[in-house]
Amino acid sequence: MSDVAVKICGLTEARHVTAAVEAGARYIGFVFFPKSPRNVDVATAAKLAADVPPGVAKVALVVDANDATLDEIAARVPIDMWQLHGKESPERVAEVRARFGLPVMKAVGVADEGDLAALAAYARVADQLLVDAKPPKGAEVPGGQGVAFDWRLIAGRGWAKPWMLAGGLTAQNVGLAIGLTGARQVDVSSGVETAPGHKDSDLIRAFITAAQVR
Ligand SMILES: O=C(O)c1ccccc1N[C@@H]1O[C@H](COP(=O)(O)O)[C@@H](O)[C@H]1O
Repeated sequence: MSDVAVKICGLTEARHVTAAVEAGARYIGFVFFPKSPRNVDVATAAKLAADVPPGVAKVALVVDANDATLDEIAARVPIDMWQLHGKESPERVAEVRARFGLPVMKAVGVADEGDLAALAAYARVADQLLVDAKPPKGAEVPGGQGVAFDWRLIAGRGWAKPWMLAGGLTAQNVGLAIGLTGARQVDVSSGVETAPGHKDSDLIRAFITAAQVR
């Protein structure tokens, strides 16, 4: 059993939060982005968060959100971390960190070697990095698309901050992805769904087992 930490993102139902927690997820993600099929309102997220025990981090995923939106989430949902998944600048990352005193994970899309410089830049200001695939051109939702990138691009690389691998991961490929990249943390959304926004408890359990037992 390896100690790879798993984040299950885009949860919208209590039974799936329970399945993820019981299977050993270390992070639970709630998506606050109306265009996503996984969007939750603050009242729903607050209820779901109540089922998450201490020791499992509750992550609020937002996309280029303004202060008013962040203030409302932080006031009503007991979150432990922000996931900034839009085009937030390093300055905005620092601002969000300072405003709430919560750790910030910045998502960076990777498609080729040229995208790696951004990871080093964000590592100076974020608490964690999320190394994700770039969304398809013209996509309205910049993540959760089940798209993977060429993991060989980051093989043997490291950054000054802890990082998580994301993008198109499934129970079938997560072992290979971890083996190639050396990731110690992985994040999944569509790979544990039967259709966009429809999580499946068996798929959640299978993913966590596959990530941890290699
Ligand atoms: O999940 C979403 O709907 C979402 C919306 C907006 C930005 C990011 C989103 N999800 C994140 O995307 C990556 C990869 O997801 P997948 O496993 O390929 O479906 C992951 O970090 C999710 O947290």
